[in-house]
Parts: sequence; structure tokens; C-alpha cells
Amino acid sequence: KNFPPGPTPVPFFGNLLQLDRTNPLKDFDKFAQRYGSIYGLFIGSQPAVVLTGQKMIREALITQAVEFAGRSDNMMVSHVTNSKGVIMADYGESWREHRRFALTTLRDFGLGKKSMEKRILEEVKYICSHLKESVGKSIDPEHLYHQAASNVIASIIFGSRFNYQDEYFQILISSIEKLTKIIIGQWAMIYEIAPVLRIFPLPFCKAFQYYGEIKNHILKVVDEHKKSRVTGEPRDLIDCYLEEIEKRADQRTTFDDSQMVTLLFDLFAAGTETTSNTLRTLTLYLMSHTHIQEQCQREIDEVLGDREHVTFEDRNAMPYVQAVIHEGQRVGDIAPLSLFHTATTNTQLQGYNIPKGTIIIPYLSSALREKGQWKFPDEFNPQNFLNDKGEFVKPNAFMPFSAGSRVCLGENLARMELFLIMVTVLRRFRLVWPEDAGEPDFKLIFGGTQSVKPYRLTVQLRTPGETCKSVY
Ligand code: HEM
Repeated sequence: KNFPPGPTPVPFFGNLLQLDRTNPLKDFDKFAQRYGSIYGLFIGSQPAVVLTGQKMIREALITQAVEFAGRSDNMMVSHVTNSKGVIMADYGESWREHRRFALTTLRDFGLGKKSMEKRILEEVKYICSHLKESVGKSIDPEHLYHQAASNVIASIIFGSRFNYQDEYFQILISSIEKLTKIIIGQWAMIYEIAPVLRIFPLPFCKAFQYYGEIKNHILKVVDEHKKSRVTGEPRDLIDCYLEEIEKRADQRTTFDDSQMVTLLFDLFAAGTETTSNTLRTLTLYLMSHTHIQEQCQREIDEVLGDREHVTFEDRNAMPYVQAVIHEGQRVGDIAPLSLFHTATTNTQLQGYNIPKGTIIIPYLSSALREKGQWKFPDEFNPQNFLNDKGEFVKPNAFMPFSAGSRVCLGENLARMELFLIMVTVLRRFRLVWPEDAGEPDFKLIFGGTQSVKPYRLTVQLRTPGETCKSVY
């Protein structure tokens, strides 16, 4: 009763048949034009509410943060992970404790401080040497960026990076990729809307198998850590977690081995494709907007002079580069529908009744290209983030990391990675669209995380030593 109005559902499927599976965002836009910035939908038999535009999203996720901070326990991914860890944990003690632990540990390990920068800069070294080897050839940067983003997480969790060819690393990453594909694919939807099918050996069973494999892989490393760790001298996030279990041994606590495995899986799964797809989209725009690339390079050269490498602090002296990276995130629109939330209690929004358990869909994409919020909503233009004085400004509608109490836990890490990687690569290389590659295609392929199609990249060394004495 008094549920937000929306398109009429049909039995069993709800509104799913009215959504284009390959890209439902156009349908979401159509519904918003017809019903406004809040409307109701049915995913199978499950009620859902779509929030459109920055004002509506902020009102729900920030002003009424607690009421809309839940997660569904009826999704395949929540069953695979038993709703443990952070991403799929429902609002409550375990989610709160694990989120706080992850945030503070990432900080203690240097988020915003030098040591985290060192981990990222170490990875940048490998990116640069790989790019250097590809001078004169064309490469698909997907794999490189993906490995680099995973390696930054690996260094935080496991204490060390892996060789790009390392067998353990390859298996772990590929299992996570295969699992993610199933979780966001068609079979997951069938699993969710037709519970009677769950007992049959259908392709969604693979998801449980892959998760089992990932878990075993991670547990092996955890066991090694248990043997070699020294209390009070944590080397990485696993050591910190083990210490936490020890500290809490006499208390009622949500910390245990299986929670730890899901938390580690969460960090890998959430922190790899998001960052690497953003880098890929940004690289494509820079290759094809050479004047923007050159303007970045001028600013980088000017600020860094002959210093050996960039620091995260340097972003404050590089408003143009900052604007370009943020603009890349805006048009890259990595998580168009964020992660679905749920209502934690019976509540109201804009005068409508929202029953407990209703799925809440923050349509982040709508804010990132909202008319009236951006100077140039439909084009790649760094001016969207610059004021009349050329200073960097971040409009309220910039919310690729979502907002409120569930806002991306890795936001600071991701921002640091994007800045340090892009600045170092641009300083060292000219990114060039291959002559025989036709027209660049900026269309985003819809998915849990969106991205541009695979493309080829060529790089030219900027005159060695032109900008810095000691190049990698
Ligand atoms: C450009 C890169 C990234 C983007 C655009 C991004 C975006 C997002 C979005 C939209 C959400 C959903 C928030 C919500 O539920 O409303 C999210 C959640 C999350 N992200 Fe990221 N993310 C990025 C990188 C990372 C990295 C590097 C990590 C790892 C450290 C990470 C870890 C997480 C976690 C653990 C959550 C779940 C938070 C919770 O449920 O409390 N993300 N991210």
C-alpha cells in the first residue's frame, strides 16, 4: 500500500521482461521520465525501488542512511558467501565490525600515508617496464591493468605482490573472474527468481564450486601466516585479522576464519575490475583526446620537475590532472546501479511506504550524467571539474563510489591508484591510438562493472630523461 508507482509487473517475472537484459539503463531512464525520481519495480516477486538523480540518491543513502543500508539475503552471491565478509553482509554487528576493521587496517597500512604509496608505486614500476617492452607494438591493456590492480590488493592482503606469471596468482584471479561472471549473469537471476530450481545441477552450481576453490586457495596462505607470524608485528591484512581474533578470544565476536576468507575475497572482487576498467576507459579517452593528454603531461612535468616519482600529495598541485581522472571516472560510469541495498526496516521515502526488505537500487549513472548538474553532461570534458579559476571542484553529483554508510570501502585506495598510475604512465609515455585501428568506440558494455570494449594501445617513450632524471 502506498508503494512508489511504477510499470505494471506480470506474475513470476515481475518487471524483468520489460528490461533489456543487455542494457537495461535506457529502460530505467524511460521509467524515470514517466514516474519520476523514485519508482517501484518487481524483480521476480521481490519489490524494488529505483532512485534516480543525485538528490534522490543522497536523500535515501545519506539522510536516511541506516534505513537503507541493508543487503538482500536472497541473492545467489549472498548464498555463495553465506552473507559473510562486508559486501554482502546485511546491516548489523558483523558488517559493522568487519567494515571498521578493513577501513582502519587499510589506513594503518598507509592509506593516505607513504607506505601505501610505496606499494602502489612498486606496482607502477612493473606497469612501466611492461609498457616499455611494448614500445613499437600494440597491446590490449586489459590484462596489464587487471593484474596490477589485483597485485595492489595482494600486497595489502598477503604482504607481497606476485609475478604476473605466477601460477597461484593466475588461478586465484581466474577463479574470482569466473565466479564474478556467474554471480552477475543470467543464471544468477534464474537462481534468484525461481528458488525451486536451486536443487537441480544447473550451471549456477559452478559458482559454489569456484567459491570453494578460492576459499581453499586463501586458507592455504592463511595457514602459512599462522605459522610464521609474530604477534605485534603484522605484515599485512591477514596478520592483522589473526591478531584481532586473538585479542577478541574472550569476547563475543564476529571474527573467525570463514569471515576472514570472505572479507579477503570481497577486497579482491571489489577492488580489481573496478579500478582496472576505470584505467582502461581513461586510457582510451586520453589516446583519442591528444590535446587533453598533452595538457596533463605539461602539468605533470611542471609540478614534478626532475623529482624521481610522484606522491599522492602532488594531486593538490595538479588540478587539471585531477579533473581529467575524475572525468574519466564520470564517463567510465563503472558501477551504474551501484550494489543493491535493502530497507532495514519499514520506512518512508518521499511520502511513499517502503517495506522492510525492499530492494533499493541507487541508479548512480543517472547522477553522473544528470542534466543541470554538469557543464557538459554528454561529453568527455575536464571542465566539468574545474571552476573559472582553473581550480579543481567536485560537484555533488559525482558519486561513482556511491554514498552513505555503504559507500565504497576502497575509495581512498582506488583514488590513490588512479592518480599514481596515470601520472607515472603519462609522464613516461605518450599514449597513441594505433593508426590502423579505425575509430575509437566509447560505448560502455553494461555489466556489474561497465567498461569499454577491448582495444589496442600503442605507447611511445617520451624523450627519455625529458621529464625526470631517474626513470623506471
Ligand atoms: C574505481 C574504483 C572503484 C569504484 C568505482 C568502486 C565503486 C563501488 C561501489 C559503487 C560500491 C557500492 C556501494 C553501495 O553499496 O552503495 C562499492 C562497494 C565496495 N567497494 Fe568499491 N569501488 C572501487 C574500488 C574499490 C577497491 C580498490 C576496493 C578494495 C579495497 C573496494 C572495496 C569495496 C567494498 C569492500 C565494498 C562494499 C562496502 C560495503 O558493503 O560496506 N572498492 N564500491
